[in-house]
Amino acid sequence: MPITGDNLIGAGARRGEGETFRAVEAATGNSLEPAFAAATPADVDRACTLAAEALDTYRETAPEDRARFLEAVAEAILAIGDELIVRCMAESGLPRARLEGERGRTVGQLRMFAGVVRDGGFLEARVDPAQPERKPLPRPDLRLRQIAVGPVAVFGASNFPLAFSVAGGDTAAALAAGCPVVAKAHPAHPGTSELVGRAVQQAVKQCGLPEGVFSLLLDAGIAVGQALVADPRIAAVGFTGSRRGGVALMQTAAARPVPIPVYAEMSSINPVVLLPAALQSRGRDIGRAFVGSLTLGSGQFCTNPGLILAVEGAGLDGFLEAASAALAEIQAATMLTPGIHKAYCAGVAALEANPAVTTLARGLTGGIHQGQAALFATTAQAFLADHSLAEEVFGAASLVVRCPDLATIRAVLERLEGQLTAALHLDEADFEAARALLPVLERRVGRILVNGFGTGVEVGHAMVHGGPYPATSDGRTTSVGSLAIHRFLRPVSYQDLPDALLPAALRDDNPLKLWRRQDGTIIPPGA
Ligand SMILES: NC(=O)C1=CN([C@@H]2O[C@H](COP(=O)(O)OP(=O)(O)OC[C@H]3O[C@@H](n4cnc5c(N)ncnc54)[C@H](OP(=O)(O)O)[C@@H]3O)[C@@H](O)[C@H]2O)C=CC1
Ligand SMILES: O=C(O)CCC(=O)C(=O)O
Repeated sequence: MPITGDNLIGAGARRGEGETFRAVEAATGNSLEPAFAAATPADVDRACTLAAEALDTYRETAPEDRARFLEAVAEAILAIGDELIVRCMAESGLPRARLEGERGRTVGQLRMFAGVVRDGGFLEARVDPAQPERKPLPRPDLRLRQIAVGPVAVFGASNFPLAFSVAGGDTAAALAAGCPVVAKAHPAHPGTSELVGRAVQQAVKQCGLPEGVFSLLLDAGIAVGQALVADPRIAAVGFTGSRRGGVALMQTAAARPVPIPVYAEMSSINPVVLLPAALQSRGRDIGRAFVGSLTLGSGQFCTNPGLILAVEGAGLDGFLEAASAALAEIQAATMLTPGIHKAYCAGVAALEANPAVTTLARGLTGGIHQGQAALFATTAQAFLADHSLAEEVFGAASLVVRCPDLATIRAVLERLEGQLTAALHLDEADFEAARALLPVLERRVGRILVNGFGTGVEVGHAMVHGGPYPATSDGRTTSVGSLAIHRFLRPVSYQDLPDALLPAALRDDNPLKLWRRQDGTIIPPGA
């Protein structure tokens, strides 16, 4: 499939008349062909107009048709073949095996949402039948279902160019909910974005859907993204990236005459608590496993273990020795963009220059755009006194906080901002200590895990990839897993509508064969 550098607006491909830019080969910094041309305000307007026109038809597609469309997107992505992987490797610097795995996750995600749509449970159909004889007042017939919120703007993430990008989790959840999507390509992987965008476009056509169900806009700066979030037709936003970018979009969305929700996944340092018995019995093993998680993908995971909390002692010494030795052997790896590499180097330099911080180990040095892993340590007292030590350094850097006792670990956790994940390393003898920390962790994070690390999010029904601010802009939701569909839905009640006017999900004969909540009790179809 040739990459043209065009914006994909509805069924068409339109050369933008904005600034031109080229993708950058992550490993070398060299420009890649072709030139991409940024969308204009007229292009944003056209994409949003088409999305708004598509909404009422698309959101009422039969579940089977919508599920088949999601599966067709997955098939079309796979059909691009190796060209997608090769282009994505060049643009992101990520290795083949990682990107092949990420492509699998992307199509798996689309197929999972096809299953969610077929199941119909997301509609949350409820029926409270009329009670005309009720005293003192008769009860009306009330029925409820969830409907699509409207067109959704999706911002692709730089660090997951497939699974969190043009046809990633946000797009899959929004399309599953019945929302048209206008995606903004990340300028770090515009060629990958176009290839995937064309696959979605092709699936829209193949399934006979309105063309406005999907558009893809290009920009090397922020104008297109800002215009998109400000456009009155856009009803919600999905974003993964920096805190600065996420907050800017939240402000734009909140300042609109009609404010809309922004679901932004932003910064997280993902505390890892090493409890005493586990440290004592297997601190060295945990140290080696920690370095594996820390340096995965050059540390460019929002779930990266950036903060280690442990009580001082021989167990912690063993952990640090093993972790430092393992980290010192880690090859430097190409980072996603020169800008992300520069930000990583600045974050590491700030830690190195902090008098309260000790450098425990550095990985091997590398080429110009390669991140060199780093492990630092500080005391709980210094950590609590200096807020900058709790800021995310995006890349393979982590900070160990030496604590005098478990109460201090708790105090540090209480002071942290919202996080995506927290991990506890524990043995049975640590259960009591863990039990005391769980309420704090539940208040601070979206996912609590034991004897593991948060990198590598499972796509499933019980996953929460979210957390209190600033991990995300709205901790009540998730960006991974089937629950994500609820971000793009809104409940509507229908009071005393004749059966013929009700949506299929709520009709007396239950043609969609849904499990429905009747007078508060969940009833299977046909009961
Ligand atoms: N926690 C996490 O999961 C991640 C964190 N990051 C952090 O973000 C830093 C930069 O990485 P990057 O991927 O470029 O993330 P950014 O947040 O800078 O950009 C993400 C997307 O949002 C757009 N954007 C950013 N700011 C605005 C704005 N004010 N208005 C409208 N659109 C905006 C960008 O457009 P454009 O690029 O065209 O300006 C891009 O498409 C990293 O160094 C890291 O610290 C990055 C990836 C993931
Ligand atoms: O760890 C993962 O699999 C996902 C991480 C993530 O969401 C991110 O880095 O943006």
